[in-house]
Amino acid sequence: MSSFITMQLQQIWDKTLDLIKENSKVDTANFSVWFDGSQLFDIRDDLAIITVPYKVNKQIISDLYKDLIKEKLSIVLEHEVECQILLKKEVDSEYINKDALRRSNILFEDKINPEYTFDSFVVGKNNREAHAAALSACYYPGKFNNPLFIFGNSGLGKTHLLHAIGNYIKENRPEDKVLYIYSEDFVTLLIEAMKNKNVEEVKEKICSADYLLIDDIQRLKQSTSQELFFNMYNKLIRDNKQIVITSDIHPTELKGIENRLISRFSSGLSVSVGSPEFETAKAILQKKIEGRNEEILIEDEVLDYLATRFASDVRKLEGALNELFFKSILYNPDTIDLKFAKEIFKENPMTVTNDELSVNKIKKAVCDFYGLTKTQIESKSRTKNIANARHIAVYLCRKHLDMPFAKIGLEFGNRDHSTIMSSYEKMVKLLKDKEQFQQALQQIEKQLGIQ
Ligand SMILES: Nc1ncnc2c1ncn2[C@@H]1O[C@H](COP(=O)(O)OP(=O)(O)OP(=O)(O)O)[C@@H](O)[C@H]1O
Repeated sequence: MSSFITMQLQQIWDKTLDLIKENSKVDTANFSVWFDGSQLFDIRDDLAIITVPYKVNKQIISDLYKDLIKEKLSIVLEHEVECQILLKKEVDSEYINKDALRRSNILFEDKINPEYTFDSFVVGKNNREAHAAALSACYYPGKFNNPLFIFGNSGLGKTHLLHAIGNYIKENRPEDKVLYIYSEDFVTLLIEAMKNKNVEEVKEKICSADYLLIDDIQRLKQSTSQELFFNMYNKLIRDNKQIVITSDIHPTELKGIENRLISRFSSGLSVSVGSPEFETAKAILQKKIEGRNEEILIEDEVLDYLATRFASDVRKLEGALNELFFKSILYNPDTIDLKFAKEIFKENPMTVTNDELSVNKIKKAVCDFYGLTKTQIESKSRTKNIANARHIAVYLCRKHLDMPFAKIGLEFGNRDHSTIMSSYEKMVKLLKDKEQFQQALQQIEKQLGIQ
């Protein structure tokens, strides 16, 4: 950006800040805290980009002052503009990576989030395999594990890993073309291409990618898109280009996706991500705090509290941390201690989903019936009594909660989906052949209030 333009932007921003300060609703002490170091970075297509130094400024300005900025900036510019508040490092990284971006960007708009890297990803028991497989896709593209299929429940880091691959390639092999695309955007893109009669051109662009990173493939429902995707997929694999796909379920359980695609997805490597156990959840919190670069003290037992309470979904874990920081800015305690945290979350129900609640109920009813503990039915034990109890619990989860096998697997000691599928099939057979299991099932269902 030329210095002339920078100067103009500075003048526009100074005028805007003066107008904001004149607003009677703005408290001058707060004003300098939140606006110090802010800049009008750029104005593109009626979108003003304002940069701030810290996450906390970004959050407060976005929540409390964005409309006011928009109003005053529009007055200064004498035309209506929208505005976006970004961290300085967010735009810097965009500009630093400009060259690499230009190359990979030839395809489509770059949507790789610079914050989702391998460095910012915490590895634990729940995601070790997926992390290793993602790295291997970076080191040996198209050689092994093609496609790499990462599956697991929502909010557990699949997208993060996909972006981490993209960021790794952009940094280490900027000459490689990376295409990250969300499945629904892919469908829209192809529909647009059909309308504009440039399908061939779009196909050619996609097929020129060295890495195709497709997020949430379960959303690729549209059949014409599947046909086109099938052709491109085959070409990319033939050319040894790396494909990485994420989904909320194992490929064999995808619904509404053609069998020939499913069978191709299963031909590479499928790895799951599960919920983090306590230590990993705590390490994730620590990593997120590090990334915030703020000086608010948070006591260790608060992290224990959050890690115990919100670990089933990392997105919720992160949301809880953000809420805590946000409230601490509003209420200004000396440190964030357990009392403060409990007060903040007292209105929130425990973040166990209905599914988990029901899974827990099923586990409890089965354990009560067989006189076992929850740890025993989740264990790897093959003792007949324990294995039968596990089969029946798996069967009930499938029958009454309609849960995918992979998801049930995560609830029963992180077993893979094929083990759970055979457990389910075993129970179906036992129920057909043996009366004792029919009776056990009836009683457990009665206990659960299912008639
Ligand atoms: N192991 C981890 N280390 C650090 N951050 C993590 C980890 N796992 C998840 N996260 C964070 O949790 C949030 C949700 O993760 P992400 O978007 O990757 O989930 P997802 O599995 O793709 O969910 P969905 O299926 O809903 O798209 C992100 O902010 C991500 O950075």
